[in-house]
Amino acid sequence: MTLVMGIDSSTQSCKAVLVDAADGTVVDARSVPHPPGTEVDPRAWHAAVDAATEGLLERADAVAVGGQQHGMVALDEDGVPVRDALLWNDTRSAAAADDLVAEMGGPAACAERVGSVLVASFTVTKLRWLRDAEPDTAARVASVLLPHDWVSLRLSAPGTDAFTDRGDASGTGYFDAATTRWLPDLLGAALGHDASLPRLVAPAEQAAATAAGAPIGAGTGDNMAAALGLGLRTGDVLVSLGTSGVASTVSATPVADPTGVVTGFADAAGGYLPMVTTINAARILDLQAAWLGVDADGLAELALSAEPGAGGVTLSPYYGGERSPNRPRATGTWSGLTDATTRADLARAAVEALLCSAAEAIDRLVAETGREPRRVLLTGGAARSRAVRALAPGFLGREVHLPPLAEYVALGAARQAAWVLGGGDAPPAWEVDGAEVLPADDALLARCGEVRARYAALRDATTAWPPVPR
Ligand SMILES: Nc1ncnc2c1ncn2[C@@H]1O[C@H](COP(=O)(O)OP(=O)(O)O)[C@@H](O)[C@H]1O
Ligand SMILES: O=C(CO)[C@@H](O)[C@H](O)COP(=O)(O)O
Repeated sequence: MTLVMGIDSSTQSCKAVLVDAADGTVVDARSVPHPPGTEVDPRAWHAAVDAATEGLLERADAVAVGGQQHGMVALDEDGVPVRDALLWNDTRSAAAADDLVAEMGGPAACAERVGSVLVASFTVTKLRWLRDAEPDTAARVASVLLPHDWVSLRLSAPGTDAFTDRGDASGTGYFDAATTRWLPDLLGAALGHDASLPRLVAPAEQAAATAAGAPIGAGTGDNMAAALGLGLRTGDVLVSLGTSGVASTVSATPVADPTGVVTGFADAAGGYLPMVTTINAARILDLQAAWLGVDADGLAELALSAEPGAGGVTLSPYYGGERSPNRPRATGTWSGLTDATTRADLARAAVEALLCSAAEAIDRLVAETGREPRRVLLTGGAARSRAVRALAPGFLGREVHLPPLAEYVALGAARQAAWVLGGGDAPPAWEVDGAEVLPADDALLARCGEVRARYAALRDATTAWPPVPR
């Protein structure tokens, strides 16, 4: 049996899967946690990938890595990190993002140039922040990698030069997503001097080899890998509720949304991945469970025991600041609390807030692409919640497909590795069978409409969305 390995080096953990290259059947899997926080020593990701792949890597005939997008891994001339990496959900570079967008001629010009309007998540804004806040450290930066590039190097034979792919590169802010070319002048303008960039590797190209000689693929961003892992087709909308909340769809053509709500990423297969991302998703439920002193199942049980609408309690869940809408300094806001509010209402309001946020992400994606979804698929850690599953069709306003529980980012990376081995114009046809279909429910939908209106009113009371362009 030919075996391929896929890695998901995501925000909260590193997951490795070893699969049959013929059909994607998982033969072994492992997960190792990452340190918490939005600023992390990237060497911790090396330790995690070492632990996740120990005893598995040597069984793989090819490997590829999917990783959390955007993170700034800045290295000195010896390839040593100059400081901790700043992650996609670190909002300290919000003012730098505004400055860079202005320097590029405004949001529309920025979207035309790189495919997206820069917000604090983008790597380039973190470089500008570094230049201004830590100039001595910035002066030592000789090269800049993304998290997946850095993890790929760990698996590569010593002496390998850094490499990346079009999908992850399109989240840097110094890459033209439409034409898939680096824009080193934008990096230099942000950092204050030039720095070297990883070699761009094509979707099915071998980028490097492990010390044992197994081919390594280009890897990609975690959302691009998820699209590969699920075999997303035109018209599918993937809603992923992991650390981030994401609504994404594959597209043959690039987008350039001047409002900045939809980011116009490239994908890992030669196309594009328009996407709306929120900073706050699964952790809304983690925090709520911790406050209520229950585990994830306990929170779901409590939420399902409350009346729809949570007794009038509404949560605007921007605990970590927010990016969609772009409100990096926002905080969480509760409204409607009374002396009749119960623990169950609080649990329910947290689940409803997560799903309202996901529903708004779908709406914005549909408005920008002009395409009503053919299927909505739901994945990510929080999709394991019974409450999220039960309420999703009502809030998302459609039937919802739940693919079997699996690590689709790691599987997508494995599929890329199998593509490198097998060659050809398209990745191997692995089927994702057995999705559960949750039917749309008109009664639930009507009640969710009221909750969504309350959620939007609370959001607008503190943070207005940019208008949908017409
Ligand atoms: N049954 C569950 N109910 C709610 N949240 C869950 C459940 N299982 C896992 N999660 C949450 O999902 C998140 C991890 O999801 P994952 O998609 O792996 O994130 P990431 O890829 O961003 O690291 C964690 O915040 C975790 O607490
Ligand atoms: O910033 C984005 C997308 O633009 C995030 O989706 C990150 O890619 C992190 O992903 P998860 O760890 O939540 O999967």
